[in-house]
Amino acid sequence: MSHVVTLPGLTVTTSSSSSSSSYPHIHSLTTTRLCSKVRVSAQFKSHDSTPIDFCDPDWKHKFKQDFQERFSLPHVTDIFHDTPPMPSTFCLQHRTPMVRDFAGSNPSKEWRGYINDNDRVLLKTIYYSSSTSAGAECIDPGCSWVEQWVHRAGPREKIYFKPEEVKAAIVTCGGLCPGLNDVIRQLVITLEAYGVKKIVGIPFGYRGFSDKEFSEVPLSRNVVQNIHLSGGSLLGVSRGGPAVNEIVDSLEERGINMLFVLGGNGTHAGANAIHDECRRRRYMVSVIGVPKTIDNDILLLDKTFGFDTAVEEAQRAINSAYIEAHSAYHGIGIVKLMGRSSGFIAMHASLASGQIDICLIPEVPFKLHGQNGVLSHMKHLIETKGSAVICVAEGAGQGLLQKTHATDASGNAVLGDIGGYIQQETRKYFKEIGIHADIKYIDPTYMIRACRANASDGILCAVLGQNAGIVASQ
Ligand SMILES: Nc1ncnc2c1ncn2[C@@H]1O[C@H](COP(=O)(O)OP(=O)(O)OP(=O)(O)O)[C@@H](O)[C@H]1O
Ligand SMILES: O=P(O)(O)OC[C@H]1O[C@](O)(CO)[C@@H](O)[C@@H]1O
Ligand SMILES: [Mg+2]
Repeated sequence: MSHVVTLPGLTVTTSSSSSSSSYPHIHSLTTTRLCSKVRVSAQFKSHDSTPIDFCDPDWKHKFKQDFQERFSLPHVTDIFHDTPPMPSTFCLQHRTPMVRDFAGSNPSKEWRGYINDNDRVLLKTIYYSSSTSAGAECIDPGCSWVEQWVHRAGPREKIYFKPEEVKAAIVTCGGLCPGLNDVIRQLVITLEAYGVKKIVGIPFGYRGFSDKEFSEVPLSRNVVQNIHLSGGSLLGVSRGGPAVNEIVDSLEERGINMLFVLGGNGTHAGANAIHDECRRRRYMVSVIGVPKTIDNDILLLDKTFGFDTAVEEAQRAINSAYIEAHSAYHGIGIVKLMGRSSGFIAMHASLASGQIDICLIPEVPFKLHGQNGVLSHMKHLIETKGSAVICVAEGAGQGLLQKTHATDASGNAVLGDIGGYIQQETRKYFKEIGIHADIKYIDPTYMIRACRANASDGILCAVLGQNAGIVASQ
C-alpha cells in the first residue's frame, strides 16, 4: 500500500509505514544480459511502480525526473489559476529586530529570511563507490551517484491566503506521541505571526468533525503558551470516525480553509482523501500534514518527533528490568517497547542503555525454541552471567502468536502481546529444564507515549509546527 505523507514544505509519496528505511520491500527486476539480473528496492522504483530499466542510457535522467514529480508540491494555483499572490505578512512584521536595524539600514531590503522557490535539500549525502561498501544503498548495480532533491521548507515572499480571511483548524488523530502539544503550540504562534485571527482545535481527532457533542476549541497564543509542558494532546485524539465526505461537509459548514492534521499513516491517508475531495468540490482549502510516528518508521526522514523522547524514556524501563534481573537469583527481565513494524525504538533504547542482552525486532525473524532459539540463549546467559535482559519491539515475532484478526476502530490489526508470550514461554522452558528463573515483565508503552517531549524533540516539533504554519499560506 502506498500513501502520501505531506510534510511541511514537501510532499513525499512513501511506501506504507511498515517498510522502514532500513528494510524496504524488495522487488525483482529482469533486465537484458548486458545489464544482468538485479534487484531493486521499492524506494528506487519509478513513480508508477514500473521498475527502472538500467539498459536505457537515459535512466538516470528519467529517474531524477520521476523523483522530482513525486516530490512536486501541490499548489492552490494548480486549481484556482487566478488566485493572486500577495506579499508575505509573516517575517517582515514579526521578526525580532537585528542589531543592524538599529544602525539605520532599511530592514525590509536587508533581510534575507525568505526561501527561494527553487531552493532544494539534498537527501543522500554519502557517495558509495561500490555496492559492496558497508551500508551501501545503491539504485543500480554500478552504484551510480544520483542526486535526490526535495523542496526546502520555509517562508516564501508571496502568500496566497489573506490572513484575515483564514479560518485554520488543527486536529490530532491516532495514538498519542510526545510532542503533539509542542507542534500545536508552534503552529498557533506561527499562524498568529501571519496575522491569522481565527484558529480552532477540533476535539478528539476526525471524530470531532461529526460528533455533535464536541465543539471547536478556540486557540490563541495565550491558550497554547504552556501546553508543551505536558504530554498528550490538548485537543485529544481518537481512532475511527466519520467518512471523508462528512469531514469535508463539516469543513465547508465551519468555513475552514486551512486544515492541519497531526497523525500517522491512517491520518495522512485521511488527509489525502480530504484534499482530493476538496479539490473535487473546488473548495479552496490548504491541507497540511505533520507526520507523527513515535516508531520513526518513515522512509527518507532522519527522525520523526517523539522518537527521541521515547528512546530516552525507555531507558527507565530497561534500567528497572536490569536492576530487577541483577538483584534476583537467575533473574530475567523482559521489556516490551513500541514498534508495530519497525524496531528503531527497541534498537536505539537497547544500544543506549548498554544493559540489554537480546533485542528482538520485527525486521528480523527469530525462533524461541530449539538449538539456536532465544530460550537456549537465555539459558546460556543465566549459566554464564547469572541474569538476562531482553528488549522486544511490539511487532516482533508476531508469527509465533495465534492470529486474532481483531482490528481497532481505524481498521489497524491488533497485535498479539509478544512480551507476555515470551514471559510465559520462558517460565515454561526453565521449569522444564529444571533451572530456577525469576522472570519480570515490563510493558511501559503508555507511560512512554504520554510523556512530555524532551528538549531535542521540543525543538524538532517547533520547527515542524512553524513550517506547517508557513507552508499553509503559500
Ligand atoms: N484510508 C483512510 N482513509 C481515510 N481516513 C482514514 C484512513 N485510514 C485511517 N483513517 C482515519 O485516520 C484516523 C487515524 O488513523 P489511525 O488510527 O490508523 O492512526 P494513525 O494516524 O495511523 O496514527 P498511529 O501512528 O497512532 O497509528 C482515524 O480517524 C481513521 O478513521
Ligand atoms: O492502544 P492504542 O491507543 O490504540 O494504540 C496502540 C498503538 O499505538 C502506537 O502507540 C502507535 O501510536 C503503537 O505503538 C500501538 O500499537
Ligand atoms: Mg498508523
